[in-house]
Amino acid sequence: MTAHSPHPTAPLRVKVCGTTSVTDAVQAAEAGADALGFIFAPISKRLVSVEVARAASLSVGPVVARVGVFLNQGLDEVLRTAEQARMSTVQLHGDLSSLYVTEVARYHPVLRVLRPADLLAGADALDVLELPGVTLMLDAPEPGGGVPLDWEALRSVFPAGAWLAGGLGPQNVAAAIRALNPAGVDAVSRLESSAGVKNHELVRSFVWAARSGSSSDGAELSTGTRFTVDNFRT
Ligand SMILES: O=C(O)c1ccccc1NCC(=O)[C@H](O)[C@H](O)COP(=O)(O)O
Repeated sequence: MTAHSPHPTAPLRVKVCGTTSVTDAVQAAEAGADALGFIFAPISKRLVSVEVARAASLSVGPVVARVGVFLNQGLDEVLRTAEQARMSTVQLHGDLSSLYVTEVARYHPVLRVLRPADLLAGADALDVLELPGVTLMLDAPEPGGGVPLDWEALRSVFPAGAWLAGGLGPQNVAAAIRALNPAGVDAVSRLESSAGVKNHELVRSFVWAARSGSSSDGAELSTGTRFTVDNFRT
């Protein structure tokens, strides 16, 4: 479904979203996160300023991806904010035209967030996934809501190379990976002590559980092929 040809042995990518401080950014990077999300959608409880996001972005070294998260915001605002905050990737939520996504993808790798209903209905929004540099992230209808998707219902339609979000945390991420074999996983609500404030222990546990395929229930991750796309700029 994506234009990329994922390498079968590429490792799972782990994104920790809703970063609101330099401390949380550095801690998540040290815990082994591949990508940090910075939410610039004004409705979010995890809204971060450009200044803090920029300082955090510059503090995590040359490899960790910094993902600017936007919801139905103007194109100029998205591109300007991503540039000023030194984001390496842009994550797009909302009802957006193909033209809009195409335009953002001219400047940044894009995580295009869609809902299960879009996937199951074969919505027009899926067209942009053919563009180079655009990767699907499947998420719950309410982003940042902490509600898991019905993984079993998605098994037959979840595309190779797609990322998974929605209510993931240390307890359930291994089971989600077993069910759908995503290229990347992303979480926020279940990694916080309060909205916008990371619980560092939960962040460490989440990264560990995703990488090891184990959770506190002792379940093991199967060693089957995992597909991914690796289109982050640093
Ligand atoms: O988290 C938010 O507050 C948010 C608000 C508006 C747009 C996007 C938002 N979050 C985007 C993310 O990438 C979250 O990590 C993703 O939706 C999963 O959230 P959760 O179910 O809480 O783990």
